Amino acid sequence: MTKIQLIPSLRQEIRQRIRQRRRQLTPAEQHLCAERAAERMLTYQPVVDASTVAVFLSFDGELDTTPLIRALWKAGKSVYLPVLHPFSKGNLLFLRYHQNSHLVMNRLKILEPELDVRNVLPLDRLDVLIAPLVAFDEQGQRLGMGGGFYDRTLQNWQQHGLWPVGLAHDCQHVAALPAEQWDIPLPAVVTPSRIWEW
Ligand SMILES: Nc1nc2c(c(=O)[nH]1)N(C=O)[C@@H](CNc1ccc(C(=O)N[C@@H](CCC(=O)O)C(=O)O)cc1)CN2
Ligand SMILES: Nc1ncnc2c1ncn2[C@@H]1O[C@H](COP(=O)(O)OP(=O)(O)OP(=O)(O)O)[C@@H](O)[C@H]1O
Repeated sequence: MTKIQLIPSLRQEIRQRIRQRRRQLTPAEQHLCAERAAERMLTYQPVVDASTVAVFLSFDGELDTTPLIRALWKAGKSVYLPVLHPFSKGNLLFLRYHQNSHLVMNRLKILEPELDVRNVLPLDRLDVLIAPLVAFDEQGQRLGMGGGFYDRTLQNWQQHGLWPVGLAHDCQHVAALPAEQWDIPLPAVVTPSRIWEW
């Protein structure tokens, strides 16, 4: 019983600390990091080979994906964004994102494309999923915002033939995260300064 209560609180503490750390980056640092990470992501082989790539729209000090999305469009990739599933709680849908897509604010205060089933891409047809995260560790374990959205999406990712890669600031790296049984480790994380691979 004690373990059930202690582990989540440690995860919560790490979440708060790292979220604060990334929010403290200056606009100039954020700008430079975003450019460098976009350049690096475009050289990452699974992305070079991909036709369909899911990204996310940044908030809360996350690495700004604006330059990355522009670069993906320019390279001719189809770009998708996560949308909170309207009925299936804790699940995400991935919708096509064009230059002129209509965006709406969701209940978690993140912009997402307006739901239109014609724009939904099944996971089986997604080549690369660029995942947001709050913290990642030496082994590729990932800690997110706490909704379990990406843990659910990444369940059995190998069977979908999709390749996940985290995107984060260098300051989001920690030595070790307390893992839960549902946590799905990432095979790679791109930061402004390097590509981590496991
Ligand atoms: N950019 C981005 N998009 C994403 C994610 C993410 O981590 N980053 N997600 C990754 O899973 C999903 C959203 N997950 C989230 C989970 C919890 C909270 C959250 O607790 N937000 C507020 C409180 C909510 C409120 O104001 O009602 C907070 O900042 O504390 C936000 C997003 C899907 N889209
Ligand atoms: N595959 C799953 N199936 C059902 N519930 C899950 C699954 N993965 C996670 N959950 C539930 O989601 C909740 C949040 O999980 P966790 O704190 O690990 O999220 P996170 O990794 O921080 O968030 P996210 O993946 O959205 O970025 C937990 O209570 C967990 O029970």
